[in-house]
Order: sequence, then C-alpha cells, then structure tokens
Amino acid sequence: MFATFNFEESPELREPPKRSRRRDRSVKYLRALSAKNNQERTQHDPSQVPGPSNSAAPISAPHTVISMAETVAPVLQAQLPAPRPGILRVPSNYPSDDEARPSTSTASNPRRESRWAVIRERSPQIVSKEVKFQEKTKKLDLNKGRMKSRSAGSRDRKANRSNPADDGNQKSFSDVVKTAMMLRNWISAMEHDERESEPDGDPTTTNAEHSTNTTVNSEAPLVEIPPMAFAARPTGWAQTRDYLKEKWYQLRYFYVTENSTFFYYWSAIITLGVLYNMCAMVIFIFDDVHQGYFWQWVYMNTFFDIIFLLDCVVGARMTFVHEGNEVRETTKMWRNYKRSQRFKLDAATLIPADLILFILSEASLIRIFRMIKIYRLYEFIVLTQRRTDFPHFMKILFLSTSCAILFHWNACVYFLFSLAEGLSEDDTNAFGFSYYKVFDPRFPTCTAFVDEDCWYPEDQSVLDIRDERIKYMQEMYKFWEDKFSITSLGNFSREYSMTIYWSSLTITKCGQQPWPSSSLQNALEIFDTLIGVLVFATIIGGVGSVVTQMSQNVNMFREMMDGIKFYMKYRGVQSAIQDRVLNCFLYLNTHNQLYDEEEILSLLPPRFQANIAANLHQETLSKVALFYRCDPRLLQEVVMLVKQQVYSPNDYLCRKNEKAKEMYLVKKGTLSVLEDDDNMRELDTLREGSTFGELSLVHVKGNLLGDRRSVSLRSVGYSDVYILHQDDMTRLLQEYPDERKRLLENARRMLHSRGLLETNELGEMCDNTDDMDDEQMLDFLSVDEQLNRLEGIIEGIDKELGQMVASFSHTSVFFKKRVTALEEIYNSNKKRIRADLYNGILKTGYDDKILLI
Ligand SMILES: Nc1ncnc2c1ncn2[C@@H]1O[C@@H]2COP(=O)(O)O[C@H]2[C@H]1O
Repeated sequence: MFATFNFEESPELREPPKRSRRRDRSVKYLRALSAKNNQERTQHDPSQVPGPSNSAAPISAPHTVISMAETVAPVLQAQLPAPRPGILRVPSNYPSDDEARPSTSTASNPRRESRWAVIRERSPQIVSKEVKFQEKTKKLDLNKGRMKSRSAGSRDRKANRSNPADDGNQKSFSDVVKTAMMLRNWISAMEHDERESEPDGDPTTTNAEHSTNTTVNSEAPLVEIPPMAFAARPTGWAQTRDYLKEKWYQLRYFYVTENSTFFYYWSAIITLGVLYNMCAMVIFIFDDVHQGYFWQWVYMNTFFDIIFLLDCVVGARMTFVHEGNEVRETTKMWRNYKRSQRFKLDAATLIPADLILFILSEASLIRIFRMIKIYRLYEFIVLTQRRTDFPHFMKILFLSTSCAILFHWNACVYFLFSLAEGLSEDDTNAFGFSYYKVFDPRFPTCTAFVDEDCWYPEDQSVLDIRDERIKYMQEMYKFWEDKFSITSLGNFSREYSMTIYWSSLTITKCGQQPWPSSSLQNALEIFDTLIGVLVFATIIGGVGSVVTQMSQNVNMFREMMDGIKFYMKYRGVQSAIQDRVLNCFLYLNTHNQLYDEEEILSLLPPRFQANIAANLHQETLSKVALFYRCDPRLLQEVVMLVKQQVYSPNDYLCRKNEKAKEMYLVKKGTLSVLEDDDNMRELDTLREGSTFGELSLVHVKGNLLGDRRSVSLRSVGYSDVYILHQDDMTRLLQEYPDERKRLLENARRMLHSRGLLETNELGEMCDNTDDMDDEQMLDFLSVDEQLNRLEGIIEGIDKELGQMVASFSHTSVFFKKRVTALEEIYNSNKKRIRADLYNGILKTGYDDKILLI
C-alpha cells in the first residue's frame, strides 16, 4: 500500500471545478483588458474611483458580481461592432436595461465611451480585432440580407419588414448581441465563482494570475473586497498545482508495509518474474527456441530486470519495527534495507551477467543469478497462505507448480546431457534422447463409426498373431497405409515432449525407462532418483497433510454425530426427539457453529475480544431502552457478557410466567411472540436485530409482573440468539453503582409507561431509587441479587486481604534483606564503628554504651 502523508484533504480537492484551460486563458485576457480599462477609467473619471472610505468598506458578494460584470462587459462590448442606429432590435424577452444593451449604453455613457477610446488607443490589437469583427459582421449581415431578400420575394407576408436586408442585418446583429450578453453573463458568473474560491487574502487574484492582477488591484481597485468575504478554495492552476504537489510528496515519501495489499500484489508480480526466469533460462538450450525467440527473450528479460530493480526501491521503502514502533522515515528505511540480507540478495540478483549473452548467446544459463530472487517467491507463498480463504487449495497449487518446474528443469538437464553424449539416430532403447523415439502424430482419415472400410477386418485375417506377428504387423501397416495423415511436428515439440516425459517418469519412478549403460548415465539416474525420493517425500507429505486437514473437520463431526446417535439409542430417546437433535446438529455443522466461540476467542488478547464483542453487539445494545444514557464503559463490558445460543424450529425461548432471568438479542431467524402457551395467539414476530426481555436484567421493586415473563417466545425456524444473563449483569453492576441506579430508573420508567409498576394514588411512581445509598438499595434487591452482591463483597474482601498479605510478605522480605545487609556492614566495619563511637564521632541517638559492650 502506498502510504501517504496525512495531507488534509480539502473538499475542493475532491471536487475540482469544471473549468477548461481555455476558459482560464480567456478570463486572464479579459481581466488584463479590464485592468487597463479600470486604470484608464480612474485616470479619466476620478469620480469612479472609490475613495479611501469606500475601499475600506466591506461589500457583499452580490455587489462584487455586478461590479465585475460591469468590468468585463465593456471589454466584450469593445470587441463588438459599433451599433448602427435604427438597426438594433432586441427581442421582447431580452433584458431591456442599459447594461443589457451595449450599443445604447455605450453611446449614452460618455464615460465609458472615453474609456473605450483609451483602450483602443492603447491596445491596437483590440482595435484591429474590432475592425475585423465589424467587417465580418457586415459581410454576415449582407449575406443574410441577400438570403432574406431572396426568400422575401416568395414570402412578402412579412409586411412590417420594408427592407429584407435590413431585417437580416438586424436579426444577425441581435444574435451577436445575444451571444455577447450570454458570454458576459457567463464570465461574470465565473468571476464570481472564482472570487468565492480564492485561496488567499486577495480574492480577485488566483495564484496563476497574480502578476497580471496585482497591478489592477494595487493601482485601481474597483471595489475593495474584504479578505474573508469568500472561502479560501484553490481553483484552476492553483488546484492542479496543489494536486501535483501532493502526488509528488506521496511518490517521494512512499512507504510499504509488509502486510499491505500493495506489497502482496507487488510480490505476485515479482513471483511471476521469478517463475518466468526459472522456465525461460533453461528452455533456451533448445535450438529452435533459441533461434526463433532470442530477441523476444532479451526484451522480456530486460522488462523483468527492471521489475526486479524496482523491487529494490520497494525494499528500500519497507517499514520495519524498531522498539515496538513502525519506522517510516525514508532514510531509516533505506539504512535498514542496506543492512538487511534482502539487500545482499537483491544486489546479487541484479548482477548483469547476461550481458555475456550478446557475445555468447547460447549461454542462457548465465541468468542463473536471477534465481536468487526465489526468496521472494517464498515470501509470496507465505503472504498468500496468510490471506487466502482456501489454504488447502493454495498449498496443492504451490506443490504442483514446484513439481512442474522441477520436471521442466530435469527435462532440460536430460536434453543437455543427451546433447553432450551425442544424439543416437535410430536406437529406441538408447538412454539419451533420440528423434527416433518420437514419432510424428498420425490421425486416421476415415471415421471408424461411419465408414465400414475403416475397420481392420480382423475376422477375415487368416494370420495368427502369436505365430506370425511380423506378417500381421505388415498386413496392418498395408491396411492403414492410405488411411491416415501425419502431422509433422517441429523439432522443439518432439524434443520437449520426449524429454519432459522422460523427466517426469524418472523423477516419479512411474515408468520403465531405458537402462543407463555408462557411468555418466548412471550418475544422472542416481541423481534423479535422489531428487525423486525427496520430491516424493515432500509432495506426499504435503498433500497428505492437506488431505488430513481437510478431512479433520469432517471426521470430527462424524465422530460427534456417531456419539450422539449412540447415546440417544442407548438411552432409548424418542425417535422424534432424536430427529430434532440430529437436525439441529446438522444445522450447526453446516453453519459452522459447532466451534466453541468462547474457546476461539480465548486465544485472543482481551483487548481484541472486547473489540470483536463490541463490533457484534454494541450497536444493538446501545439502542435498548434500558441502557438509555448509561456509561459507555458499562456497555463495553456488557457486550463481553453476551453468549450465543441456537434454537431449533418451534423451540421455546421462554414461556409466559416463567422466572425472567435473561435478555435476548436476535442475531438470525424469526421468533413468534405468543400471548399464551395454551391459546397460541401470535401477538407479534421478532426478527433479526430485535431485543427483548431487557427488564429481567434488573430487579425492580413494584414490578407488577414480579420478574415473570409477560409472553411466550417461540422460534419459527432455526434462530441464532445472543443471551445476556441477569447474574452476569448483577455482578457487573456492583462495579458501577451509579449505572445501576440509572438502569433501575430506566426500568422503572419503562414499566411505568406500560402500566406495570405500582403507583400511588396520584399515579406517580412509588419509589425513587436515585437518592438511595447502597444499604437502602439492598431492600430493593431480590434474594438472588443479594446473594450475588454478597458474593461480590466477599470476593472483594478476599482480594484485598490477598493484596495485604502479599504486600506484607514483600515488605518483610525487603526489611530482612536490609537488616542482613546492615549486619554485614557492621561486622566488616566493626572496629571503625566502635572507634568512632568511642571518640564520639559517630552518634546513633541511642545509648552508645550498649553498642560498645
Ligand atoms: N407484543 C409484544 N411484541 C413484541 N415483544 C414483546 C411483546 N410483549 C412482550 N414482548 C417482549 O417479550 C419479552 C418476554 O419476556 P419479558 O416479559 O421479560 O419481556 C418481554 C418483552 O420484552
């Protein structure tokens, strides 16, 4: 996993504004123009410049929008053709104010006219653009006018248009104005957006445009915008820059943890490289492969070498634990990598020995150095076994892969050996490889099932196979001579198929092979036999353990099932009950519930047990009315007390009027709430996530139900239920006296609201336990609760006494040691001490004469 610095991700980074670069540039350009325009305006029309008091006055966002619109619009207007009097006719739905009519507003506004004059004067490009634009518009208008005039002949029903050309001009120009207006509004809106999202104090400037706009803002601010008027939100280039910066930091300081998903997948890639090297480097001893794929091999080698190089970078960014802390500092990680075994192995892997291939291309085994990376393959196997849900399958997969690689290597060694010995031409019994041993495959050209002639007429044969075998073979050969085709294989296919066959049979000792007839052949055979024995021991052991593990659970279940069956038969249990028990047992097995959860959890440290329990029950329990506003620490302990129970179909969880001692949480299944066992009227159904019976956790004085169940509850199908016992709760509440009071209060309120609590005449609750001390509280406890409490108190006293005894014995040992040490000091310095005492140098505060005796 790539680690990152904990940059605070701002919302705008998550949602980049949809602005194109072109739009940015256009805004920049327009801004520059408007800046000049403003500058000129201030020079030509001092009344427009806000005075110090104005500039200081904060203004709200809408004002700014209008002012910016005013700023940008004239610039656009400057590029529009000068309106011809009498031509402009704005559609009825078009804005009719001055701002919306550039021509009229410009004409009627001498101030603006003077501004444009200055702009034209100072920006010749704009003037030339304007001229070009005017010319184009004129042409457009003329063309349109011509077209209109053509159509006007046939459609003179538009009598109000006396001059069709004028009409065309008028429409096209209004289109242009309309577009310009839209453009202006769009820019205004964008300006507004942008200002709203300015990152720093200057809300009219983005970082990228700073240099352009500084002049505008410093010299002739249109309106002073308070720095905090808009939220700081980088946009455009600033945002991209921030994003790139963040990515750069992430890349520069990335780190990898061993258990991260990134490292796992990266290891998978490295493993692929290792396997590739293992297969490729030996297969290039075959001539066909070498000649046909040498350069492809070189490219692939380079690719995987780069991957291995990158693995060194990853290795240098591996976190490690130092004094219990995970170290993620770049330099420390690098130093740790340099010191590690991994670094040495990685360095050895990357020895560029395969440069020799360019001189001696046959020496493909020179890449053997890359095999050092095999340790990463082992790491990958370990990581996979940690992560996978199918460990047995993975184990068998790894075993078979290693077998395949071993066979492959052995086949190549055998071929090399045969090459060294010299290939025999036509001896099928030769130990080494011979092309004669591998025939090209032959396929029948007739179909035996369809074609009658395709069957060899054995019944017509007069030859007895036992006596005239050779003749029989010749006859057969003649018969098939024209009834098959030969597919000729390349040399490599024949070589590899034969050698891998030899290799697998020799290693597994599964088939008879030609005898070795020389010392070298013997040596190879013995070597193979040794490897075969080792491999077999490993494979059989591995597969055996996998099979044992896989069948372990099945066997255990079978044993348990047999035991139960035997017991029930032996005791003569009714067959209906037997069926119920066995069905329930099967259900538990299929839902993986035969495991003892407590036993499994007990393997974990208490902290994790608490985490798991909280994850399973805390949310459900926090919604129970009884725990309303109770201390979260109490809830954290309550979740640890919850135990699981499975109920079969029609099992009763509790019956009406039974002593209530548990609270239930439904994890899975459906429960029926029955009014009574007798009439079986269903009041309600409870499903997953429901809780009930919570009032049985505390004993409430005045409970009209008297701690009895108000209804019966029956499981419809199989139900998984979590149970919280009253005893556990009472014991826990001894440590939380305040919470006990709160729970009692909640319980009383609940009972009261259901009309199940004794009330006084005014209908108020009889007792208030809030102000009670522990002594008074005892009166409200049931005998069971009192006993529990007593047990708790005795346990507490016991604990305290134990602590006191331990502390006493510790202190006495300490003092004994001290006295012994003092005695030793005194004995060794007896004379000096006596002399000092005698001379009055040492004063003990006691009667020194006693010591001097
Ligand atoms: N009509 C009902 N619908 C759902 N749950 C009920 C209904 N009546 C009672 N219960 C719950 O079922 C529980 C049975 O045991 P208790 O009487 O202790 O508390 C009961 C309530 O929590």
